Amino acid sequence: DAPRLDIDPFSDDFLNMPYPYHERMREAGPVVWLEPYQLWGVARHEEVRAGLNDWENFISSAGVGLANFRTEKPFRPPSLILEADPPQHTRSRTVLARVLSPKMMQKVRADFEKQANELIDRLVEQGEFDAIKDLAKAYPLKVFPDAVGLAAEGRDNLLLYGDMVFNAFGPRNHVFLDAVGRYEPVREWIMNQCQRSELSPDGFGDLIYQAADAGEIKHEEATLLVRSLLSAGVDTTVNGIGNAMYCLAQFPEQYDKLVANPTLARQTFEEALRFESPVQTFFRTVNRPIEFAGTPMLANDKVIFFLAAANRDGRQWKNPDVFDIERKPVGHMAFGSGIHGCVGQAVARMEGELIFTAMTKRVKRIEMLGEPTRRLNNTLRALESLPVRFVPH
Ligand code: HEM
Ligand SMILES: CC(C)Cc1ccc(C(=O)O)cc1
Repeated sequence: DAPRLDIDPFSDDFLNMPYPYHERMREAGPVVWLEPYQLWGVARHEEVRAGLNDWENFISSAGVGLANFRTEKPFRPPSLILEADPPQHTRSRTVLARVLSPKMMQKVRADFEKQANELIDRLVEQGEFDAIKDLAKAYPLKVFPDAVGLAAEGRDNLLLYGDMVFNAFGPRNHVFLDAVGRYEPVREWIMNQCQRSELSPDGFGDLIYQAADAGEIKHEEATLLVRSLLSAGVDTTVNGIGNAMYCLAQFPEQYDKLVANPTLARQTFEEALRFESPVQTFFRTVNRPIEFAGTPMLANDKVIFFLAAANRDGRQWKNPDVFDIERKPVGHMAFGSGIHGCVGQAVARMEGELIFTAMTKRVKRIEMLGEPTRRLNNTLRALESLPVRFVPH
């Protein structure tokens, strides 16, 4: 039945440059069998969307990484939303969807905008800087923990934690082992930050505890849901913004279009999410014997969905390998799809929109001062550094 490929999606070669492998998998068929890890791979847009929308056959409670929680110990207590199925998932999702709703975004938009303008002003002053360290990390690490209600100290720990969380979805390869050494000291710090006493009143974190006060969830569940915010809310947007900067620096004619029409800022961020997806992959576990896209699958089989491959599938997109900010990338898979589709997308989109709007008003051109360096991660497409210069208007 499905074509068998000798592709390791967690090799350094794949993580450094996934696109030729994506093409091979898409061309081989709607479902492929990946020999090195003995799992199903789905790389075409239509089947990625169909699989993610089918939460009853492709479940999350056995883990959304390589590990099957039914047979092996998770590296941390499972998430009550990401690694849960209905009905547990539904209660968690209802609470987080309210806390992260577009309506709630209006309440924090002015703060996010002020921080974006001040950061870009400083970077224009500075002239030359590292777009990852000084921009892509700096902005989310300021605005999101502020909105959650975290103390100001120690926030760099959120980057160490995120790197760990996203590596842990993959195999115990060198990428994971390098990260796990850095993670030990922050594990305790993260859980302390999720305690209600550490969270400022009426921030996103405290609002989750208020849902527990109202009896929607238990108080110990609130603690884990705050952990979800800290797990998913930083390293994702850091790389969303970082990868978008890389796209705009590589294709200056696209940046010129954005300067000519700043209302394209939101769409530019969206196209960058399609073209260079921060979250490249994640998994589901087959719940019962099924046939998917003509392929028989057994209960407990693991399926890896290649979001980034779906986002460059020529069956879905014209000129998929072109970064075009005038494209409306509706239906991209960067935020997933279905009941687990990103519950934080309003936050992510607002951060992207505000940063690139602030930039276009002050910056005439972004010049790359050297080649970027990559941070290998089992799930994230991430840059370590990107030296640039802002040329002001
Ligand atoms: C560019 C930034 C982001 C990207 C690319 C992204 C991507 C994703 C994807 C692909 C999923 C689906 C996971 C699955 O189906 O198993 C997801 C789920 C989730 N995201 Fe995001 N995300 C981003 C930002 C955020 C932010 C800022 C937050 C928090 C404020 C957040 C919180 C979550 C949570 C809690 C889930 C689990 C939802 C569920 O399982 O129902 N994400 N995200
Ligand atoms: C792309 C997703 C896998 C990001 C993510 C990570 C962690 C959590 C959690 O609930 O801890 C939720 C979402």
